[in-house]
Amino acid sequence: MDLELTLERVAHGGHCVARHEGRVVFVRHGIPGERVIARVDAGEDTKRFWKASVVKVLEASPDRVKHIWNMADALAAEEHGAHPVGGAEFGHISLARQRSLKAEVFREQLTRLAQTDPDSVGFHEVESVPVAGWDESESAREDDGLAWRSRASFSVTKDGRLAMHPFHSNELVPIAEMPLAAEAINNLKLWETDFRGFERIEVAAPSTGQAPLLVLIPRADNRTFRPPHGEAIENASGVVVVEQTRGSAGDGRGSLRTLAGKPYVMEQAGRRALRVTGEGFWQIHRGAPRVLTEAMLDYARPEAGETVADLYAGAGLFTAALADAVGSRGAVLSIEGAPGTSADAAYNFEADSQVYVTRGRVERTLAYETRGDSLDAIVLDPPRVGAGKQSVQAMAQTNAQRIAYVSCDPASFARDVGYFKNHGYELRNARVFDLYPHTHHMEIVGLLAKNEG
Ligand SMILES: C[S@@+](CC[C@H](N)C(=O)[O-])C[C@H]1O[C@@H](n2cnc3c(N)ncnc32)[C@H](O)[C@@H]1O
Repeated sequence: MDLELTLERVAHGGHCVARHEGRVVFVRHGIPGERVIARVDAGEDTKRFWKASVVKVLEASPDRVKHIWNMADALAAEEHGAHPVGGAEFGHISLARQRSLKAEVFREQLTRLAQTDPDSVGFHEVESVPVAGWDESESAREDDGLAWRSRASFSVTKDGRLAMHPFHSNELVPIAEMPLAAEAINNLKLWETDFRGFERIEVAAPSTGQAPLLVLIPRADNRTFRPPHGEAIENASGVVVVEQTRGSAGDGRGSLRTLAGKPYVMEQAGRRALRVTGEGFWQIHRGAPRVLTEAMLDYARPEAGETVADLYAGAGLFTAALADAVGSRGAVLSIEGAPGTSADAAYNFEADSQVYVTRGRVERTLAYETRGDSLDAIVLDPPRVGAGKQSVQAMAQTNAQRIAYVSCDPASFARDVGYFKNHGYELRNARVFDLYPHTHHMEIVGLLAKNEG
């Protein structure tokens, strides 16, 4: 069903809110203020709200621009009777407006879910981040929102072609470029390789300039794949296959079989190089490690000799900076849940006597490891779902004076700020970074501190 709609404000998730006969319709691929024809996904009468996608623009916003990627352009796809691929759903909006829309979403979530005034925490705007590694000598590319992804994930069609999914769809669309991915990823020309027998291909292009690592996830119904070959395979620094042992493939519990080269990449964290194996987590935007570490240090203010914790620590990006700041007289408790990534963290800090790396879920492990002792500061960087009530309670029980909260979701961040409030903490400062240009996502760094008195 196609509807003629006027798009109102932007909502969490990047959709614009519109109304049709009293029902709310969440519309993607639009811009607030536009008049559009939108196609409703399902449109059942029983649903309180519908979801729809713009197929024609009747009155365009002055912020509408030519989409950065034809394959992800909803209007171009409609002309060809196809569906746009996901992953660049803001690509039709000028970068400045993308950032102001993200700022609106952050403001709304913080006000509604945390009863906190964004102005009172010094929030003004969503900040752009240069696409560059840690090295001062590397000049950043122009601010066009492209080539920032140091990590990319692709699906594979039954006949072995590199592909992506349209938004919320099982369909697969073969692709031959990914403009948001770093040049090193596009230069591999993965679309020329026959990946028959595989379900997913993950690529990691490390900031150290080393060639990318390929992580191949076989199809569940095909354990007898033939190793792929060709230029992309030869040019990768390593090729590994995730062999499922338990759980689902790719949840960090599968074992890795190395087909070529090394099963890990080395990533830069300040003066250190950290090992990240297979699908292990690393910040996606090329400029993220540096900008987030600096913002985190500014809020957590770790001092020599202090005892601090890095929660949801990954391979140890923030653990590295904290270890250097507290020095050999201090202590860093580094907690990470995924077995492979935690093993990387253990390896990365083997020589740092002040760092204690432990594997476990923060919800239980933090209370167990601190056993009622206090901490000076905490850094947390949970996945999109946020920390949740139990982890916030465990953090509050450490009596930490300063908590630097790094988050990739404004809703779970604001919800957790509410939980922290119940334990006497207040959000003092917040910055929001545009670490995912041309998508609706954003990255937040907040400072929570104990209320005095
Ligand atoms: C957003 S990443 C942050 C990693 C790290 N701070 C960095 O910047 O590289 C979140 C990490 O939390 C881990 N994780 C997810 N849920 C967890 C939990 N309940 N307890 C501990 N770690 C968890 C994931 O495996 C992932 O490595």
